[in-house]
Amino acid sequence: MLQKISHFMRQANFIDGDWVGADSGATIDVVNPATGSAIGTVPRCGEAETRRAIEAAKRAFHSWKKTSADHRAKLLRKLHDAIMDNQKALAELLVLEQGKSFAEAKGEVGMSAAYVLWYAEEGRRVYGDLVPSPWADRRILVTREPVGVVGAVTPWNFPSSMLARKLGPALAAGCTAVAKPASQTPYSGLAWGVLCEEVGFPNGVVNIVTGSASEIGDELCTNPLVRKITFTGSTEVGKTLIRKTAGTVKKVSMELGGNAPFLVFDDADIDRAVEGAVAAKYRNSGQTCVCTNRFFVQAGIYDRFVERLAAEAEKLRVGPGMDEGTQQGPLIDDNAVAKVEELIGDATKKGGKVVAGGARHALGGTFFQPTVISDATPDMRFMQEEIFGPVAPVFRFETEEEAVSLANDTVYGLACYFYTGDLGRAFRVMEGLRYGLVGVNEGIITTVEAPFGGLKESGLGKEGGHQGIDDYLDTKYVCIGGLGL
Ligand SMILES: NC(=O)C1=CN([C@@H]2O[C@H](COP(=O)(O)OP(=O)(O)OC[C@H]3O[C@@H](n4cnc5c(N)ncnc54)[C@H](OP(=O)(O)O)[C@@H]3O)[C@@H](O)[C@H]2O)C=CC1
Ligand SMILES: O=C(O)[C@H](O)CS(=O)(=O)O
Repeated sequence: MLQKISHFMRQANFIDGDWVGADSGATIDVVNPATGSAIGTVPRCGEAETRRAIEAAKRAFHSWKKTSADHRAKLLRKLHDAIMDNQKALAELLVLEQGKSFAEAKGEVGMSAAYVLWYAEEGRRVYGDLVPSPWADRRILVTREPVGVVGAVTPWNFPSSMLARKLGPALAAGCTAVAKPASQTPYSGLAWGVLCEEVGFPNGVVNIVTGSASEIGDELCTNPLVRKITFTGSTEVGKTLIRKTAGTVKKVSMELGGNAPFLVFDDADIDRAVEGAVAAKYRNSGQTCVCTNRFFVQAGIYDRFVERLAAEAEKLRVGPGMDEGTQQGPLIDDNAVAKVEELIGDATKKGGKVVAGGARHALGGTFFQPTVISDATPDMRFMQEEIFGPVAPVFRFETEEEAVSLANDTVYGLACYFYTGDLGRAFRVMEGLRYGLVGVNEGIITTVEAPFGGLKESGLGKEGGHQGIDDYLDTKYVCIGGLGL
């Protein structure tokens, strides 16, 4: 049934099928990044509420794990349909709290539904093995079982789809969950509580708590009833969670920070490269972990590429997400703007030239001009630091070896992109780059069918693809004797 945004905007937490406030009554203000005005509040929950949510998830797990994969798939398909029926209202809620353009918000909600549908089916293909036994009188089985209660922590930049690619496989596998959305964008996460309740998931299967990140996080990481933590966010916080889960040896999936290189070789199709560059850089105003952080362009095509990219950047429509035609919304907050300004200042001090944008937008607030900086050099901070904003530094290179070496010179290893018309070069570079995701002549590559996840300090585990459900399953070996065979 079609609902309005107010139906999904819950100022309460969803625990064991009930909508509740914090024990203390404390709340957190939620702000519209496009205007700086308050949208509403959510409960400031902590350790005690989180513990109750974990205990509810544990109780629910005993029966949820016994449902058939087909039964779980039917519920997940109903959830998919409910999301798509309400795509407009859910996208409006996403724009309100996160600021992205309505077009991108609709895309994110659609991606959320796609993850749910994908895992509805993947859950029905969790196969085991009947292994040829080395003993004539025994039989060997290998089964895969849901890990149990899952703790999920998600970021503000994709508050719906990041939750979808955790809850989708978790529920399909037979796990139950306690999810903590980012405090800056809690409503899209709480909307999952509304949807799951209305679709008919049993009480306690899905719980959504908001509040003190450290208190909720500590309880999720240390409570022995939680058997897995799945996190999307900064590498710094990811390392904290890995340390804290060590005490109870939980499974962890980590989707962390990135520092994506984008290589353009002299033999590239420049029109295609510029189109891919704009998409890979300015999506969500540059606030994605797979956004290009460093452009490396070969000397023969450098000047033309910089000129074309600058021209395209200056065409981008900056404005509030619900305004017709908006392509670039505001940054999430003042800290994000300050970081971007710091990195631009560092680059210009070291010889970088601003050839497009470079300053706060005339709209004020946290709106920022899509920016291009030429003559970037490896001593500049954004060579190693994630920008997480609409700034495109363009470095020059001479040889293929130099480009691959520069691209790999980072602790991160999430996404990378390169453009070439030479098939041999494509294989050499694809095999030389140390990244989990590679776009060859493509700037937007995320899809539910493919495993998303980084190497090195960009994370552990995969989300999406058939791989994405593996981390929610334990493998059990069974040896059966006494059969009188
Ligand atoms: N690899 C990937 O797929 C993605 C990676 N990222 C990365 O995330 C960063 C930006 O997102 P951002 O939300 O700022 O990242 P943060 O890591 O700051 O926050 C992510 C989530 O972690 C929570 N959190 C913060 N501290 C703790 C803690 N001590 N214990 C438990 N939870 C905690 C936050 O809660 P609260 O909001 O209450 O502080 C939020 O829900 C960038 O580095 C980006 O690259 C983002 C998206 C995708
Ligand atoms: O949060 C992110 O940055 C997402 O992982 C990017 S994507 O999955 O939408 O490409």
